[in-house]
Amino acid sequence: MSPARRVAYEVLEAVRLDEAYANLLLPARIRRARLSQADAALATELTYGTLRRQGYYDRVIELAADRPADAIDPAVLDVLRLGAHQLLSTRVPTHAAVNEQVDLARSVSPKAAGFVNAVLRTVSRTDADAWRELVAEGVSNEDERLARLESHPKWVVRALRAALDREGRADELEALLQADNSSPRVNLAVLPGLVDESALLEVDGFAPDRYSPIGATSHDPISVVESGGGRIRVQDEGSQLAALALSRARPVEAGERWLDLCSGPGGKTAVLAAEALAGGAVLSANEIVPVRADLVRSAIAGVPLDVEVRGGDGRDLDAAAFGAPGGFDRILLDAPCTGLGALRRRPEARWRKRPQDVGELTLLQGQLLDAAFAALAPGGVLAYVTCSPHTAETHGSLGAALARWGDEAESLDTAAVVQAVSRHPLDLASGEATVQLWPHRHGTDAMFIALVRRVPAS
Ligand SMILES: C[S@@+](CC[C@H](N)C(=O)[O-])C[C@H]1O[C@@H](n2cnc3c(N)ncnc32)[C@H](O)[C@@H]1O
Repeated sequence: MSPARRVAYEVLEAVRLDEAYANLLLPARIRRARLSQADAALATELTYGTLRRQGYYDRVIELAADRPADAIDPAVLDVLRLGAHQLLSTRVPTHAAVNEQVDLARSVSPKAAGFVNAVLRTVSRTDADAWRELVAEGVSNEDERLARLESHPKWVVRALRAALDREGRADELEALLQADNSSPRVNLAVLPGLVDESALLEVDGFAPDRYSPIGATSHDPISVVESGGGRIRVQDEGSQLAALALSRARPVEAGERWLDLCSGPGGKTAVLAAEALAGGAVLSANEIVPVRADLVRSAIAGVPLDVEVRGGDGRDLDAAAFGAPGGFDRILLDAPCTGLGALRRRPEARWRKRPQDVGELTLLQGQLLDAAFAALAPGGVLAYVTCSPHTAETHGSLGAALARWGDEAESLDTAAVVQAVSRHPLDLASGEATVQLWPHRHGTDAMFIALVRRVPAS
């Protein structure tokens, strides 16, 4: 059996049994198996593609096996899902896909080899377009059709429709779901003021991003990052814009106090650190999970700025403990959220999230918003950011907080700030002061960004 398929299967198994994150585990498994570059690419395609389209393949398998997916041994089901992906979404020849998966079945569950062979042969006898028609048969509405065909849980489809509908763009739902099923390009952040950008532009295949003024892509991102001394980092363009929205919301005055309240693993902290260094601000960071606080420390290692990273629950934020008794001038609250805006990157996430997570997270978001707002100095600015477009987590959490804060808070025109930061105009929802980015429209994660100012008492 090919080592790439073995690695892909092992990652699927760890996702199923140990709640592993494929994007973290796969690179380690590829290294351990010493896969060639070509095999590593195949293992990545098989793992990510199978996990993203798992709901769709399960329906195909149910039809081909004539039994519900949950009546199939979970290990055998993973073998079948990998096979269905190769047969329906890759150019792997049919005989290779079937034979390899039957070999895999023999090692995983020898008794099931005949069953795997029969099911995959049935899958292979119908072409991909005809399978789409079969999978869509019997749906009762458009959301269910899209959920089945684009392989998303129904509640996620409904939430994404509602978020697009708010912008009058519900007709983009299919494009968004398709974008969730694609692999994002590797995007780089060149920390501002710390790298000779003119030299980088000479590097073959290095190109500035369309929107983020510190963003870029490269034909060889790994080498660029390795040669960057911690000052060139992999980061989504939307995340860059979110951090810059806060640091560039208005000119920086030397000595300003900044805080990144929920900072792990530190991608945005690194951008803020570079910006703080350039403007003469003092940056602190907080993160509740100790290993993630360590990741923040590593993320900012390339920036020659002393940043205090503390571990603590952001809901108990005490500005004085950070040496800022007068409060912070800028706070980033990149809140814990469902992550429904980053489904491209976390292929298993859509199947793991539950609708009830939204209620728990909005409660936490509200508490963190209150703690952050209370820790702002008069006139200070808060950036509320989520990598979810779910309206309960975006406008819902923010709107409830604004209602609680009343006259003490002033919503800033975040859209104008982000447009001013961006290299090119962004196609944003008209009439909104907040910013919602989209994978299908901007090529970024679906980041939500809102700036709020604490009005000084008169
Ligand atoms: C969306 S992530 C932040 C991503 C980060 N800003 C970056 O760009 O790399 C949210 C973080 O909040 C942390 N977190 C969750 N609950 C928290 C709490 N009550 N207080 C502080 N941090 C919390 C999570 O551990 C997670 O690391």
